[in-house]
Formats: sequence, structure tokens, C-alpha cells
Amino acid sequence: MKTIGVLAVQGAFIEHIHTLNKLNVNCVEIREKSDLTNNKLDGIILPGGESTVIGKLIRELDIFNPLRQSILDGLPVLGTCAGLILLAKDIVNDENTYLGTMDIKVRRNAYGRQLGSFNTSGKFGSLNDVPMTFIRAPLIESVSENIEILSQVNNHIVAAKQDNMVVTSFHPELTDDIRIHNFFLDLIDKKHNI
Ligand SMILES: NC(=O)CC[C@H](N)C(=O)O
Repeated sequence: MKTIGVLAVQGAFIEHIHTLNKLNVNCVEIREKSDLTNNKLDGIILPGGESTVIGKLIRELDIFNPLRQSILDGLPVLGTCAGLILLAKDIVNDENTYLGTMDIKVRRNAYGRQLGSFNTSGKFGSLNDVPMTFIRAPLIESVSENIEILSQVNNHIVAAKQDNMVVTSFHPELTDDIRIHNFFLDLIDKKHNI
């Protein structure tokens, strides 16, 4: 059985755990450094929430360096919403970057206040009609050529993959649809070559 860590310092981590519980995997909440170092993780999920807060907390809790190194070493990671922002190498409207492991340029809160939250559905890779919940979501403004675009909504990139890293600007954990989490588990099985 796979062991999946879920970064659990702030944000919508419990919803990811509820989804993973439907998928017959062992879940570990990552709240401190030892949770990362004492468990043999097959993958990790960085949830939505507030990227500035999560970014600050992982530094304070000493999670930042081992987490970043594990991702650079190939640990499969699914970053949703704030998790996507944490992984981006370039954040156009934030003076900081956080883990900075993925070759994407993102804009935080890209839909503005009026359209801050909405639901839609769309294609994700080979999957159709995937429900997507956007909450003050970031957009991927540009990607380098080593990135596979998995989903676009209204001509905006909302999901992408680079090697061991998959990101969505929406929240797959806030719907009953388990296919994106399954996609992530498949990615782990196939050693990133989907
Ligand atoms: N739902 C979310 O994760 C929103 C992300 C948030 N706007 C941020 O910048 O961190």
C-alpha cells in the first residue's frame, strides 16, 4: 500500500485526506520535519490555502529544505492551488518564491475579486468532464517546453505536469471526483512517465 504525505500546516488538507481515504492508501499528515524524515513517502500533496502562510510556516517548522530536496530528488508531488504557487519558480505578483522547483510562471489570485470563486468542468489530460472548483485561484501564465499542459479553461492553463510534479490551479479535493488523485497515484506507479 502506498504512503502519501499531505502537508498539513494550513489550508484544505483534510479534504485531500478524505479523498485519499477512498483510494486505499496510507495517509500521513506532514506537520513537522520528522513527519517527512520518519516516513517513507511514495508521494506528497501540497494543498490549497494561503501560499504566503504555508510558505512561512514550512520555513519556521524546518520542513522547507527536506521537502524541497525530496521533490528535487524525484518525490512525486501534487500541488493544488496554493500548492501550485509554492512549486512555481516565478510568481509574477509576489516578491517571494517558495519551493521554486517547477518551470512555470504563475499569477496569484488571477481571477480578481468578482470572479474569485467558481465551478466549471473540463478536460484534464485524457479525462473528460472533470469538475473543477476555483477559489481565488492562481493561473499558469507561461510554461517552459519541458512542461506538459494537462488542462486549459478559457484558454488559460489550469493544470500541468513536469516530471514528478503535477499542479492544478483548482481544487480536485473539493468534489466527489477521485480521478485526479487517481491520476497522481498512477503517476507514482509509472515512475512519472504518463
Ligand atoms: N484556494 C487557494 O489555495 C488560493 C490560493 C491563494 N490565493 C494564494 O495565493 O495562496
